[in-house]
Amino acid sequence: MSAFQRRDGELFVEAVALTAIAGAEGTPCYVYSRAAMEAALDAYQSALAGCRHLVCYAVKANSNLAVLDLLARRGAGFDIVSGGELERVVAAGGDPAKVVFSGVGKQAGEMARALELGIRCFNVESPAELELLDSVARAHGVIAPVSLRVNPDVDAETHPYISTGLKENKFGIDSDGALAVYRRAAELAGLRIVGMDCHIGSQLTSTGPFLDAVARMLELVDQLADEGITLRHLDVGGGLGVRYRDEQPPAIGQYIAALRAAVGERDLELVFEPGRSIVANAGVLLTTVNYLKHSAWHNFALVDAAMNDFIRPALYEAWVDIETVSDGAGGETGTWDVVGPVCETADFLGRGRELTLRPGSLLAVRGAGAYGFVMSSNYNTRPRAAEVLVDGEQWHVVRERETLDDLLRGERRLPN
Ligand SMILES: Cc1ncc(COP(=O)(O)O)c(C=O)c1O
Ligand SMILES: N[C@@H](CCCC[NH3+])C(=O)O
Repeated sequence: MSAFQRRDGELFVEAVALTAIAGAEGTPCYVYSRAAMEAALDAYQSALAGCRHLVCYAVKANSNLAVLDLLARRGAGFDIVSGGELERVVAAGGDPAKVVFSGVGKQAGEMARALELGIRCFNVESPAELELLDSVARAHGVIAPVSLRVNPDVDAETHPYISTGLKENKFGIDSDGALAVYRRAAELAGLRIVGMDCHIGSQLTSTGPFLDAVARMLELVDQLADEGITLRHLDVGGGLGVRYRDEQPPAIGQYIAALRAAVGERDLELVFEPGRSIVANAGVLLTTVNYLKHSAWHNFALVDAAMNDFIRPALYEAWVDIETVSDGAGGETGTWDVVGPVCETADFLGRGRELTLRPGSLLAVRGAGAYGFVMSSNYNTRPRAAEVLVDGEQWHVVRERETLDDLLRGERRLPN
């Protein structure tokens, strides 16, 4: 059952009315459901029961400390892409031994800190990175656990900006050259080969591309075994899509079952790096209508959230559902472009939406739990929104709304 339900015409998250949160905290405000996040993680864990596995939540999707904390308490590991994300995991009480470090541009200092904390492995994305990691590890007198991220040249059939597994993408090591890089890794004294990794993109809505990528990885795993290089784990990345509108992605259990079947009886621990499928539909962005405006062509609802708060519609023309929080609050029924106050024509949350609105209407932008707050900015000197986590009948402000003082901190005028 969804954590978001309507009762007597009011939208609730778990047992809390969204109007109560908006009334107390103001808008724009992100609101997340603890139960929804936990249920999604549990779906991964239970579908993986009976095989060695680790679910490493992709921190980039929603990195709030409270979110990381609740997932860590339920056994999640973490996929990180920066030293900053590593410090977040530590601050949230996550176990570094369950952290995998992805990303094409890791820096020596980030590697050193990850080695110091004893992370589980580095997903190395280029031969140059491999050499740097070896030298950093040797300089610190430790051995770095290594997995190579292979690029299998598979079309993820998603938006081109979030497709990562094609040859022309910057990610991973061309699978045709991967064996040579493994051989090189085996020669380097500062490295220990532990696995193979792949992540072909985000918001995938069918299992086919995942299965193609895994097939390519398994070919390489078998070739490595023939050369005496055995791997402990296979990391198939993240990328499972969610339903924002009419997409029909496989359920988490179906997706896992398909991948487990593809891996078969091989003695490999399975690692996953899901982000969106854990948090996207566990969150909404609350926003208030400030003005209604009519032009010859369009009806505009000017709301207090903007592209700086939630950039997915502007950046990917992503469609997210927008609904009024209170039914029957009255207003003008029509087709509205829901737009923010930022000075860009791309500043919209949704276009052509059938809604009944009046100034003051409270709206919920659904599917905002992933790649929402984390991608927000201070463009137009707008403080970033508050974040609230609902837990049953209780709710907690897990990030305060920024103030203008926060925005000006660290800036200074020219000296005389
Ligand atoms: C390396 C890596 N792993 C995992 C993820 C999480 O992807 P998703 O949120 O689509 O599950 C991403 C983002 O696409 C990523 O770049
Ligand atoms: N930011 C993207 C997902 C990117 C995934 C990063 N590897 C989105 O909002 O859909």
